[in-house]
Amino acid sequence: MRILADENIPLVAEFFGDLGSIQRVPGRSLCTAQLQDIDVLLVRSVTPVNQGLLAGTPVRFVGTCTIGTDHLDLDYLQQARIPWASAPGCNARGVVDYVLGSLLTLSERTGQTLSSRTYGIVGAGQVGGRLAKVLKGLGWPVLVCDPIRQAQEPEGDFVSLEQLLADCDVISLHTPLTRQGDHPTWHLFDHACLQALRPDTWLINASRGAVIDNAALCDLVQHQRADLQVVLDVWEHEPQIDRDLARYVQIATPHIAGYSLEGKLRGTAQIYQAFCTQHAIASKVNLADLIPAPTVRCIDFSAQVTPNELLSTLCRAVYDPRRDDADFRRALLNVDTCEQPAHFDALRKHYPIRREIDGLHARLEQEKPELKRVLDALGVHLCQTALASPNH
Ligand SMILES: NC(=O)c1ccc[n+]([C@@H]2O[C@H](COP(=O)([O-])OP(=O)(O)OC[C@H]3O[C@@H](n4cnc5c(N)ncnc54)[C@H](O)[C@@H]3O)[C@@H](O)[C@H]2O)c1
Ligand SMILES: O=C(O)[C@H](O)[C@H](O)COP(=O)(O)O
Repeated sequence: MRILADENIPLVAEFFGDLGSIQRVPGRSLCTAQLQDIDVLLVRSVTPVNQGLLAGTPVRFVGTCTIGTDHLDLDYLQQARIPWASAPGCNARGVVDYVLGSLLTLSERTGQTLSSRTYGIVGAGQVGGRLAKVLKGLGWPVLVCDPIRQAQEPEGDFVSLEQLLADCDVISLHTPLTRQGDHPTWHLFDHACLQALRPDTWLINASRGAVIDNAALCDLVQHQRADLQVVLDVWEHEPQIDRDLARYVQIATPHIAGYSLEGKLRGTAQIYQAFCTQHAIASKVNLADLIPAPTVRCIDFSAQVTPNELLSTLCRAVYDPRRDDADFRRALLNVDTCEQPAHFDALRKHYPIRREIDGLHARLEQEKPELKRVLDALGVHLCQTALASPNH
């Protein structure tokens, strides 16, 4: 079996090495000529997989080590009877950590307390669903808009987009990018929708760039709505970015929200499992044997710690978007437009190792219900023994 894989997919040799020969190539420039003798194609989100790429090639399995599938022409794959797989949920926790880190940053910069805001989540799947659970666990008001799930679960607690826009002052987008169907998301946040945002809204997009009309957003934040605080991890025409928009955005990052180490490795593992299932092969490689032991720290907290301080310390210990924002601005805002795509991709290729919050442990000098609530909401383990109080 001949396997061609994007060079940025980790652990390909470890998972697929026994199944065939492996070639690694840059995913962005992958072309038909490279697929002439390839059976299995493994990609990330930067490779459009469609008839133009695959027609006339022997490819008979496509795996994308990502959650998103908008780069795959699924109709074509079905019509050409080419089995495919994606990696649902693989990096969802990383995106939740990204949103939490961004919220803390905006709170610090604006002086707005997080508990005083109402949160709106658009798209309640693997990412949005987990985010909603964390935010509700922290005791904060959360509204969820997901018309597709709403139709499937009429008893569920969902609101319309109009209500979400009217009631929420933090909005986080977690839909796939779709252009067809009853609820397409391409430019879901268009000029009219953006105009309807409440004063001082925080708008976060870590889904796909084109879910927001970037030109409309740029126009709005430059000319009318300086009150908005915007966090963008994804850009409508990435790897080309709109520099004017980036300058008005409070946190700008190069599509790395889901780039936790665990998220990337899970992506490969899930595609390997899907491939084995599809080919009736017993899977022999386990992610648990390959994933590095977490560099997890146990953080000690004094009896005086407040829930907000606990939350802030734990979230910052996992992920601080200010570093990625600074790297983004340094690398992208002062270079020639034609050089931007290469710099954008380089930031992603050389992304530093980031571990997920699941690995964090906390030790409290004194167990209090309001502190336990924060730990439970974040999924941080409390070390079994509370610290001995210095007075005992
Ligand atoms: N920035 C990153 O690094 C990163 C990482 C992971 C995923 N993503 C993106 O985030 C998206 C969501 O990820 P997920 O794992 O939660 O996907 P998911 O498929 O589990 O959930 C998506 C949810 O969006 C809902 N939805 C679809 N159309 C909608 C609409 N018009 N309005 C409201 N809700 C709608 C669906 O019903 C579903 O519940 C992915 O498709 C991917 O494009 C980005
Ligand atoms: O959909 C996803 O899983 C993410 O957007 C993905 O992690 C993006 O990273 P890429 O595939 O572009 O490396």
